[in-house]
Amino acid sequence: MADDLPEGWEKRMSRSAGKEYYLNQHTKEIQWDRPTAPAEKAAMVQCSHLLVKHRDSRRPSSWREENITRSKEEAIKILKGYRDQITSGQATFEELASQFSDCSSAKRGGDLGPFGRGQMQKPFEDATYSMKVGELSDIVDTDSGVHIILRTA
Ligand SMILES: O=C(CCc1ccccc1)N[C@H](Cc1nc2ccccc2[nH]1)C(=O)O
Repeated sequence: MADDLPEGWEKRMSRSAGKEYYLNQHTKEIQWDRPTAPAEKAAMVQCSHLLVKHRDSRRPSSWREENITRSKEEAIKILKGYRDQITSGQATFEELASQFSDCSSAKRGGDLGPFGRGQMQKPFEDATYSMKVGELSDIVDTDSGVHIILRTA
């Protein structure tokens, strides 16, 4: 039909403005103007992360520790300590991720390589896409455990 939208767009109604807007289903960005071309796909991003697992993690085991029994509260406290060491300049992200991250990416200083939308657990993906390059995240919670993320590209 003539009023079909180009691929990748969704029409929504803004209750506050009382008019329609358009959602890019790939990038989740919105715009008022009716799109005339297919929605652009999300760009790739890259980050490094430091993961501290806990007993409720999906897989409470890692290269560091066969059987992880710490509580989630304890994991958050430990991770905040690492974040403070990084922001105060006492240690680099890479040094701490290499030594302490419960993810196999520890061997690469926490680097996960480039990824697009739909590849990582949603809270992790959304946090990374919301950050500027060079930014260090607050604590991000996924089924794997608790993370801090450094966006690198
Ligand atoms: O899934 C992996 C491997 C991730 C990886 C990607 C690319 C290069 C190297 C590692 N490791 C999990 C821990 C884990 N959970 C995550 C959730 C989001 C991002 C990274 C994560 N890492 C685990 O070990 O349980």
